[in-house]
Amino acid sequence: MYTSEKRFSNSLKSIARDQHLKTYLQNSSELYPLLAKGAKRFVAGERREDGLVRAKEFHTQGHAVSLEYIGENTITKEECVRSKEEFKGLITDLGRLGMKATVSFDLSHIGMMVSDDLAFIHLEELASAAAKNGISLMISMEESQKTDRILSLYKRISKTHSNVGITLQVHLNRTSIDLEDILSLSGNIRLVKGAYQEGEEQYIPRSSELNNRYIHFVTTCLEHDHPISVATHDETILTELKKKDLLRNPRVEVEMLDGVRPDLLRRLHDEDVNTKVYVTYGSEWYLYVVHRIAEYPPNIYTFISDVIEESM
Ligand SMILES: Cc1cc2nc3c(=O)[nH]c(=O)nc-3n(C[C@H](O)[C@H](O)[C@H](O)COP(=O)(O)OP(=O)(O)OC[C@H]3O[C@@H](n4cnc5c(N)ncnc54)[C@H](O)[C@@H]3O)c2cc1C
Repeated sequence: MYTSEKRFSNSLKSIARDQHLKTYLQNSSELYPLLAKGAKRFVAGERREDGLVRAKEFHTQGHAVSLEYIGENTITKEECVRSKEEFKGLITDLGRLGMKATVSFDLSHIGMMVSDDLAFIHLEELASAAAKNGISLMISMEESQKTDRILSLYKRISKTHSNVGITLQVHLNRTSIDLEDILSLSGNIRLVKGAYQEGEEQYIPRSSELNNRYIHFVTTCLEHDHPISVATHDETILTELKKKDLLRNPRVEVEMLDGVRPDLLRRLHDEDVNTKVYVTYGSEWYLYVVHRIAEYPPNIYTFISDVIEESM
């Protein structure tokens, strides 16, 4: 990324956290529908049905699917219960449709902002419902202030449910220790570079050092025969893993976000790599979409064009 793009990216990540701006945009009857048009490239729609339709499309094309009802930092118990119920409905629908999908979520969406106990009760309920329907769950990783609590809840649920996996952010310095710590647990490990802005001393920025670390973590997981989701769009990493003949390992799936590098995912699928698409739906898409633009600033051009063209 150029310096100007890095500045733009960091500013976007900062404003993504601005609750006043978010509330203002979401309550604006003029701006919200306009921005929603630009969000469509990354988000299937606002309703569960939109997510399921999109998921079925990818399923038919031979990709596995992760689905997320977008949201995070839910602060009242009632809202947390509503979110948990939405995920339960999603799990039931996926089971009914016979789709062996993964349901992905932030623990702060289903209770962690109220208490860890509430998050755990909801997590356990979802894990049991998922097990009955042949579905797996994947816990997303949030800002580093929450990492200890998220890992602790993951370890707790792992004692009784092997269908729950965890996301680790390769860019955080602490992750090499966290990875060693959870390798003995059976759940899938999803490796991502990391989307959140962190303090300089806590993380490694995008670089070849970070890419090497990513490859090292993949190798470590496979040495332990651990199932892993290689969640990246970075062609350099994927090419290197291919050269090492690690991509077609049955323990590996390559997972990408819907709307980002579908060409690359299709190519990998044609080369017999297990592929997966991460589909999102819901009205809380603001932070999610801002992150997609921040990690690849040229997306702002596509976003603006989508808004204008759809409005004409
Ligand atoms: C399945 C999945 C789940 C995730 N879950 C989490 C999570 O729980 N917590 C978390 O912090 N982060 C999560 N992320 C986001 C992740 O941390 C990265 O921010 C994101 O994947 C971009 O990093 P990258 O590995 O693709 O590499 P980058 O170095 O960011 O990008 C490499 C190249 O990929 C392409 N690219 C990357 N992003 C985009 C984009 N938005 N649009 C167009 N091209 C792009 C560009 O060509 C870019 O040069 C997840 C990502 C995926 C794929």
